[in-house]
Amino acid sequence: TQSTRPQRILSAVQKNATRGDPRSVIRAIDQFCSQKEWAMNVGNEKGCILDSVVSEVNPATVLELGTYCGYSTVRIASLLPPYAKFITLEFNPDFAAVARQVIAWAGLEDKVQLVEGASSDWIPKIKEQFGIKTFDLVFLDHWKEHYLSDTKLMEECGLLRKGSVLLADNVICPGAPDYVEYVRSSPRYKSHYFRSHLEYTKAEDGLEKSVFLE
Ligand SMILES: CCCNc1ncnc2c1ncn2[C@@H]1O[C@H](/C=C/CNC(=O)c2cc(-c3ccc(F)cc3)cc(O)c2O)[C@@H](O)[C@H]1O
Ligand SMILES: [Mg+2]
Repeated sequence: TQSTRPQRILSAVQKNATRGDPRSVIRAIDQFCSQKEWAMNVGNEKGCILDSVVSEVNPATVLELGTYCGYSTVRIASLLPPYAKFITLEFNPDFAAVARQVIAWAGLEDKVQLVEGASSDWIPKIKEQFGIKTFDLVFLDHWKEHYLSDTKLMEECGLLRKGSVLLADNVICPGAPDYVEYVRSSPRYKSHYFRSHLEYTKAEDGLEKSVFLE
């Protein structure tokens, strides 16, 4: 049977990256996706912005919405302090299976908890299931029409505290207009747009960093 794109990405990692070396895993995926097949990883240009925000926040608790193949999961996990708790939510079992193997190849399986399921189902259960009070950092990279509803759900579930940072991919392309309008107009957020390019292309895209104020 035909392989899927995520399976081909995993094969490229297993072929070209060194076990236990997260940077070589990131490089292998970026090389594959720029030379062979485009895929919706955050990519290296926006990935460097992601890295700088993770390093600046130095989070003890992180939530990622939309694991896909685990590219940004590996970038984030490789920068976390040893005590950090990192949960990534992925509701497609095939993508989750690939992501687990990519994360394991990078040697980061002990730093990340990949939870299979939908964000809307899991966000209300995170406090009790994982003993997490609030998130210092949330990376949004799942279905763009769910960015806003999931952000409001996180607010309602008390998962954000004064200073929590939301970092959202794809502000321009594909775009998340209702989310961007919300975080830029709400007095409860201080937002900043990091202009960049769509992964592996010359098209404009960027990340929106929003700090929760209350
Ligand atoms: C209940 C549904 C919402 N909750 C969810 N909970 C858990 N996982 C969820 C999820 N939604 C989606 N996912 C997963 O996130 C991933 C989805 C990501 C969606 N991303 C995009 O559409 C995207 C798309 C582009 C893109 C840009 C230009 C273009 F021409 C074509 C595509 C670029 C990106 O960087 C993107 O992130 C998948 O792995 C999916 O299974
Ligand atoms: Mg994205």
